[in-house]
Amino acid sequence: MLDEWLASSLDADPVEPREGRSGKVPGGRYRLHAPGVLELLPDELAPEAQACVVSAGIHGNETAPIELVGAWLARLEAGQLRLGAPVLVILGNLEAIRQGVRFCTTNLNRLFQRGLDLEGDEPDRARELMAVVDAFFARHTLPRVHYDMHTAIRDSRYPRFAVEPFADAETDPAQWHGLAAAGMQAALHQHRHSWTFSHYSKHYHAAQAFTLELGKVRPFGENDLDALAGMLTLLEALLEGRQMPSGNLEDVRFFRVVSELMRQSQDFELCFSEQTPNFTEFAVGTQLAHDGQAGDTVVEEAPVAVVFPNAQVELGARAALLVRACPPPT
Ligand SMILES: O=C(O)CCC(=O)N[C@@H](CCC(=O)O)C(=O)O
Ligand SMILES: [Zn+2]
Repeated sequence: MLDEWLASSLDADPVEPREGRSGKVPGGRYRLHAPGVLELLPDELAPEAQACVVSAGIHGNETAPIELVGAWLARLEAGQLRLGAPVLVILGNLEAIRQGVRFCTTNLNRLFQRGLDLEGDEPDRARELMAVVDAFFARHTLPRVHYDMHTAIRDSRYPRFAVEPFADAETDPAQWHGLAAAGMQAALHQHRHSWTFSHYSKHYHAAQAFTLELGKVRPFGENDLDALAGMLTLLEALLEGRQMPSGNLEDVRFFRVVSELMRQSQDFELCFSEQTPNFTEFAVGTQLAHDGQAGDTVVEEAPVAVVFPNAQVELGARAALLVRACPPPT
């Protein structure tokens, strides 16, 4: 049934699985709340149970996390896992997934802000997802966690990395160890509010929340799920309500965002190759961008590395993060 949920949610000619439908899974039951929104409810809470939100497909062409969710749910359905914690599984931008594009009209992952008053399919979906997350965290008074899984457009010096949203809530050190065990090779601390989905859960619900980049954007069927075995193990522990695995922080390089390069005008270009991998470092004095309105961006004071460079973003949106290495959290 869970397999069918994933497939029918993404069907090109969608007959959305009926909301309110429910059924049994090993250790509990499932309930469909909205298209692409499935809740798993355990019969009994395991000792280390947390209220877990796991989302994929917030960008429609980022398929590896969707395949990972499929593998994870298949293991539950086959009885290889037993549900021990409440889990909300979300497939984000269903129409963009069907079309194989990052987004249809506007970037869903910039819309997770209460009071959002934009109109359109992606703003509607953001409001729907904010509401289901609010209701889920209200139903389960447990420690909260949200992993929003993505893949990156570019190659990366660190193909798997975590983005820690900026918010008042402190990140539990156990999370860094868990993410290290899951195979994250780098972690990035955001420096300001970003209105992404993971930021929503951290800012409004004090959840342990991260955007996880799990390799590079590829079409369905072309992803290397073996590289995500550690991530699957972490998701399995969460679903069973077990303690998270614990890895070594020496295996993770930490960075902090120092500034964002914003696209201010049509006349905007990045001054380095489109093929430049994430975390490539640029020396002081290097020109990084030209913008007809904001002028030139040149590296000052100390070298910076570039993450998520994308000159094609909407006007007023982030065209790259500029980051510097920092010590691991203590
Ligand atoms: O590779 C890229 O340029 C984008 C990959 C991606 O979708 N990243 C997320 C990061 C969200 C965050 O900053 O937490 C995004 O841009 O939405
Ligand atoms: Zn993404």
